[in-house]
Amino acid sequence: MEFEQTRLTDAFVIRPVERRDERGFFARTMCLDEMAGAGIDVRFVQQNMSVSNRLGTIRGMHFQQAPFQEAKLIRCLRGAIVDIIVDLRPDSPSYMQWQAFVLDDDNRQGLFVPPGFAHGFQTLTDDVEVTYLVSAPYSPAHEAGLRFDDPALEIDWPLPPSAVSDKDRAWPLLSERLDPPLAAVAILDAH
Ligand SMILES: Cc1cn([C@H]2C[C@H](O)[C@@H](COP(=O)(O)OP(=O)(O)O[C@H]3O[C@@H](C)C(=O)[C@@H](O)[C@H]3O)O2)c(=O)[nH]c1=O
Repeated sequence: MEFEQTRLTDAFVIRPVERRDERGFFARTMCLDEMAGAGIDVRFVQQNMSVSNRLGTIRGMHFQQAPFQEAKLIRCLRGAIVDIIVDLRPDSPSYMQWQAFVLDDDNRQGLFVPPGFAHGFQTLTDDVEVTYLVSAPYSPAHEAGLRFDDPALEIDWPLPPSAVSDKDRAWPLLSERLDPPLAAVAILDAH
């Protein structure tokens, strides 16, 4: 696996190293030892998949509050997505910055997102399958989110949104929280 540090502290693009022969190829997509070698200390507890039918679908921006903050390792197995992450850690050099990554069934790359980030994606094709490992169990009481169209974030989604859940349309704007944008501190720690 090859690790490329992103602009956001502690977040990495992970590229599989293909071992090819006449059958095709073999590659690791997650290896705790190799990740530790790259400075990533994580233990995954759950693997999820989602299938999105339509191009333009947005899921996000999601995170879990303490003590259920979670790291994620995301891959797109069918179709293509633009994956967006936002660093919500107040002590991070990249606090409140976001970055976009194209993950698809051609580049096969993974994105490692540390705890304390919000995460979401938009599908760039119909019929998209995404899979991701997470490091904390799902806790509905600790679910939280940022609005995908929050003007304080100015996320540059590539397509008009074609499908968004009611839950994701209802997250409060940063300007509606107590002390924006530093309210992200409270967002992460509240529970
Ligand atoms: C995340 C999750 C959801 N669910 C349930 C809740 C709900 O009934 C149904 C669909 O959940 P959601 O609408 O939250 O699904 P979705 O919008 O796809 O949520 C996911 O979005 C991406 C961007 C992420 O980063 C993930 O961590 C996760 O939050 O599945 C579980 O049972 N277990 C889980 O681990």
